[in-house]
Formats: sequence, structure tokens, C-alpha cells
Amino acid sequence: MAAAARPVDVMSFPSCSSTSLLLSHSRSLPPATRSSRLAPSSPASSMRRQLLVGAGASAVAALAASAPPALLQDGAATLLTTAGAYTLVRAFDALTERRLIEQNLSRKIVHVLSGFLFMSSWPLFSNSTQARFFAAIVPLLNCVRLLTYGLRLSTDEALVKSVTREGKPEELLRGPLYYVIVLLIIVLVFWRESPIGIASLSMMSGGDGFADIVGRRYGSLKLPFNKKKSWIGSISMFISGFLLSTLMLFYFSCLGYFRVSWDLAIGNLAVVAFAATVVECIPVTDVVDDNISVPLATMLVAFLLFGHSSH
Ligand SMILES: Nc1ccn([C@@H]2O[C@H](COP(=O)(O)OP(=O)(O)OP(=O)(O)O)[C@@H](O)[C@H]2O)c(=O)n1
Ligand SMILES: C/C(=C\CO)CCC[C@H](C)CCC[C@H](C)CCCC(C)C
Repeated sequence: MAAAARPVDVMSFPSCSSTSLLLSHSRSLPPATRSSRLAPSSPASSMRRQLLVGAGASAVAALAASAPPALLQDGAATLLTTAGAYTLVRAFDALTERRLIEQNLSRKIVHVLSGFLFMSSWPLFSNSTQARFFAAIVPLLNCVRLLTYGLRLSTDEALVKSVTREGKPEELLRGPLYYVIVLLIIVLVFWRESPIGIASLSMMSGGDGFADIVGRRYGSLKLPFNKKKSWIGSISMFISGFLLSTLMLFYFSCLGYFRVSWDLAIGNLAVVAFAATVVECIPVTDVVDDNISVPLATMLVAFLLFGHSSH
């Protein structure tokens, strides 16, 4: 039986005092060191610049000293996770650009890693009530990003190349946008205290992602009722979705976010994974995108099985 459910602050960022210490350290650098990083200038303007830098650092230090640790922690976690999302897309753009990975595989690996890494980052956020809203900023920013480039209000070749099938910006407004909206909903509605959100995100990212990766390559034996899908793809979805759901449930229960009765949970997760796999392979996904139908089906079945009881 996992530890009693008590949120655990798994990571505390430097306290305000050490943050201000870091900032005050930069003020204590000898003027020559600081000014050598700037273009050569007259003594007067160099003095003005040093005063401005000092004043800015003091303002930041004062702000940091007054902000509660949880706010600092959530702000830092949001920045870190946002940077992680940007880096992930850029990395797969570079791989695709160099033809080290084909576009469809790049898209699906980003599909799998985005959900998994985002979920894994949740313990970086504090245990305060505002934490989930900070975490929600990350998918929200990516919603805005996908809308901006999908509507051609601006261009981002890297994003288009790493997350679309055919390299058309308007593709961003379908699968990727639905995916990120689902992430936003899961964070706001379920967060890290419920296996329902964890299972839904696992089935959408890990399950559906591997169904495509494996099915597209080895799926010669098609399903009798859906020639676009294969047995190996569906089996891969069930196995990968079940394993990722179990792994993430173990991860969050070990960190103390909820208790899990594993004798019940394993069976429940298997039923949830089976239901999501059935939904994914029936032709309904021609009408409703997998990134909507799979998490919705998972949420419904997981709610019926896990409900609000101890898990
Ligand atoms: N159960 C499954 C699921 C997918 N596939 C393979 O993976 C491809 C893409 O699967 P799908 O989930 O339909 O991907 P889409 O959602 O259409 O693609 P995307 O997510 O990129 O929009 C299918 O054509 C098929 O070759 C499979 O064989 N069996
Ligand atoms: C290709 C995708 C779906 C199509 O089936 C996934 C699109 C992913 C988005 C472009 C980026 C989403 C980033 C997440 C909101 C946060 C990830 C953070 C993590 C630390 C990398």
C-alpha cells in the first residue's frame, strides 16, 4: 500500500534568500569584470549602466524575497517545462531536417514524448492550489503557438516539419491542437491527484503513439472491420498504453499524491487500456480525431472504474 496520500514537495527551488544571494553576488563582481562583458564605453555611461544593473538586480532580489516560495517554484517549473516543449520540437526538427528521421516518425515520437515528459514534469510544481494553473500555462502557450502558425499568422518551419504529416501549417489545427487542448483539460480537471487524468494522457500519448509507430511499419494484417488499422497496431496500443499508465500511476503514488490498491488498479488499467484500444480501432476515428476519442473514452471508463474512491 503506498504511503498515505499527502502531497509531497518533491523539489524545492533555492529559497528567496539564496536567490537574492545569487543576485547580490553579481553586484559584488569587480566593475572590470561586469563592464568587460559590455561594449567599451565612457566612464560616465559605464557607471550609469552599472547603477542600472545594480538597481535591476536589487528590484528582482526584493521581488524574489517577497514572493512566497511556492510562487517562485511554480514560476520556475513553468519556464523550465515551456523551454522543454520548445526544445523537444526544435530537436525533432533538426533530426527531420537532416533526414535522420522521417517526418511521420518524428511526429509520433513528439506525440509520445510530449505527453509523457509533460506528465513527468508535474512534481516540479508546488503543492499549492495555484500549481495546476501554472502547469496549464504550458499547454495553453502551445495552443496559442499552434493557432498562430496553423492560421498562418506567422511561420515556424521547425514546428510544422516536426509535428505535421505533410508539412502543411493548417495540419497544426487538427491532431496537434486537439492533443494540446486535451493536455490543458487534463491538467485543469484532473491534475496529478487522479488516475483518470494520468490514464487518459498515457493512452493518448503512449498508446495511440505506439499504435501508429508499430502499426505503420509492421501492420500488414489489417483489422476485418477497419482496413486502415492493423492487429499489431492495436495490440501495441493496448500494451504501451497499459504499461505507461501503470508506470505513471506508480510514479505519482510513490511521490505520495494518492494511494493505489494495486490488486484493483492493475485490472482497472487493463480494462481502461482495452476500451481505449477498441475506440481507437473502430472507424469512428474517421469522424472524430484519435486525440479526442481516445482520451474521452479513457476518461469515461477510468471514471466508472476508479471514480472518487481510493485508487
Ligand atoms: N491500431 C492502429 C493504429 C494505427 N495504425 C497505423 O498507423 C497509421 C496512422 O494511424 P492513426 O492513428 O490513424 O494516425 P492518424 O491519427 O491518422 O495520424 P496522426 O495522428 O498523425 O494524425 C495507420 O494508417 C496505420 O498504418 C495501425 O496499423 N493500427
Ligand atoms: C504531434 C502531436 C500530436 C499529433 O497527434 C503532439 C504536438 C505537441 C505540441 C506541438 C507540443 C506540446 C508540448 C506540451 C504541452 C508540453 C511538453 C513539455 C515537455 C517537458 C516536453
